[in-house]
Amino acid sequence: MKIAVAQFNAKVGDLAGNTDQILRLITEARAARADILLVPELAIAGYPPEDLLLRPSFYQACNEQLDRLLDAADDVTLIVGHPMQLGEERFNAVTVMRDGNFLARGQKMVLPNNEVFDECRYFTPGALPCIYEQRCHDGSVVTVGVPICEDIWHVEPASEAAEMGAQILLVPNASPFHVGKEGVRQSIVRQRIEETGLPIVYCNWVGGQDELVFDGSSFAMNRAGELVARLPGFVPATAMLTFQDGDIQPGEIAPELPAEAAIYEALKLATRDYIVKNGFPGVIIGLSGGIDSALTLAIAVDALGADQVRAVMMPSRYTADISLEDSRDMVARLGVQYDEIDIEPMFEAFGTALAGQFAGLPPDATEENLQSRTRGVLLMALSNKTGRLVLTTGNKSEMTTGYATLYGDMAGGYAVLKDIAKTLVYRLSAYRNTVSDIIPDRIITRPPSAELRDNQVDQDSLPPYEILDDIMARYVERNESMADIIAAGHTEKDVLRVVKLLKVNEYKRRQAAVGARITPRSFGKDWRYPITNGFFR
Ligand SMILES: Nc1ncnc2c1ncn2[C@@H]1O[C@H](COP(=O)(O)OP(=O)(O)OC[C@H]2O[C@@H]([n+]3cccc(C(=O)O)c3)[C@H](O)[C@@H]2O)[C@@H](O)[C@H]1O
Ligand SMILES: Nc1ncnc2c1ncn2[C@@H]1O[C@H](COP(=O)(O)OP(=O)(O)OP(=O)(O)O)[C@@H](O)[C@H]1O
Ligand SMILES: NC(=O)CC[C@H](N)C(=O)O
Repeated sequence: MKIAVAQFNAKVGDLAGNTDQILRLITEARAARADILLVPELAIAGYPPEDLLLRPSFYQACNEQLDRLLDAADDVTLIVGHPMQLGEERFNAVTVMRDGNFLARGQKMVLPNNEVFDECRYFTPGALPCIYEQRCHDGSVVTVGVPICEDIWHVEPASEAAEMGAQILLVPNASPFHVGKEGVRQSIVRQRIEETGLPIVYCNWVGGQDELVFDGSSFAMNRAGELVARLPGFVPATAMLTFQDGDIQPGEIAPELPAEAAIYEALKLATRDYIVKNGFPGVIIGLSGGIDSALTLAIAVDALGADQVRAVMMPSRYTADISLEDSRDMVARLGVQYDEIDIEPMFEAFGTALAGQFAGLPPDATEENLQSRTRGVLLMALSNKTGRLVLTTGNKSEMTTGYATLYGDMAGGYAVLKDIAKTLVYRLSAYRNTVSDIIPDRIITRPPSAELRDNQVDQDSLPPYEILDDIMARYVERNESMADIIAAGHTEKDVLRVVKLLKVNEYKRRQAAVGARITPRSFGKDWRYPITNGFFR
């Protein structure tokens, strides 16, 4: 039995476009004499369709595409996922079809409702796993089980499929990336193999969908739990696997990327897909001579090409000469369009306009924010005029502590580094320079500064980033309490400060642009804290 496993890049809600892609994959699979084409979870709809799933017309439109596929799947069995409505109930379903016939249908039995998933909001769980008999070109007949994604994270669906006679499990998935996720998936699948003795093929999405990034990295494990095939991460790809003598035969194993390279690829893919799938002609970045905007620029150019990226340096009286020099140096290395717009006249005009109201009051963050907001106004004007989207540059450490100006540097459409702690910003910049030297060294080595007043450095306002980031990771990503974090060796002063800043800045995160998720807990769908909140521990 030959199985074509296709990780492709869909667009949520583009039902006809996604089906066109599946039709192309059917043609390729048929030409390669595959018996089966396996595509990811909810392949017609894309994942996650969110509240589109509450619209009855969405199901009708998915059914229309299912009919197109039914007409096309000759001489190859298509296993395709789609949402399905039966009376008042909705299911996350899979249909098996060939030569104009529906061979089988199944419904996801275990609905994920944690992290970024909320399938219980939409679906009713299915009662039994999908099983069918595959008649192959070589005359063999194989009983195939089709659990759907979360199903294989639990014992029952796979065990029940085995009890019902399945000889192999083919699993459509929509499993978003975070650092370390691939190892988790493989160990879960290995556990199911140990329990059932069945080989498993795991087919995952590739592509960016708002804050989620799907890495692909589809794979197969044999009955011994050995990895026998792996598709590459972050690119669409198809593998042809052979099931023979009761097991999956060894195929190609694409190498896994080291952590920094994988995160960099995830950010590139997420950024590119957000811009391209939403139809923007390019992006605009405020370039400051600091490391966040430098890394954002590097990712944007790698994702979209230099001709789609425009950088704008907007100096003020506090901008150091080296900030201008390094910005000019970096854009020259990359070949992107670059402009300088002096914000001093606008900043002065605001000062004059507010002079009466501010008389007798000392300068404070107000004046800092006015600079940041002036830049935001200019970037948004350029966005309106050119149609290009503004990329924001704030990182996770800043998002944790509210170290950013609302309607200032937070103004923009996509936050590339939103889930990247500052210490990781440095590691990713160093990694990118090992590929080719595009970020000037001084940008990496100078102390970080917002340059919103004289001689300002971030560490005037925040604990050192090594400390801040560790406290953030423990509290945000691992749910540790303040007491746990102090017991782990941090000072009470630092812990109180970071957690207090985190708490009082919830309102800022609610108003922030969406951005790629690469950790087990980002400030996106998986962070739903109250703004008005009396809990502090
Ligand atoms: N609970 C709540 N719900 C809704 N709105 C709330 C609120 N609490 C305050 N606000 C509003 O938010 C305002 C305060 O927020 P905001 O105006 O942003 O100002 P704020 O947070 O006071 O200051 C921004 C800080 O970020 C620093 N910064 C700015 C730009 C770039 C960087 C960098 O290095 O990346 C750092 C800057 O130096 C300054 O220390 C209040 O005046 C109020 O209007
Ligand atoms: N002089 C400037 N010209 C253009 N954009 C700027 C300038 N200063 C700040 N910005 C924009 O505002 C963002 C926040 O910048 P700021 O320098 O205040 O903080 P940062 O966190 O140190 O960022 P970076 O490391 O990029 O400097 C920058 O990343 C950049 O997009
Ligand atoms: N779509 C799903 O069912 C995904 C759930 C699963 N726990 C994962 O992250 O891979």
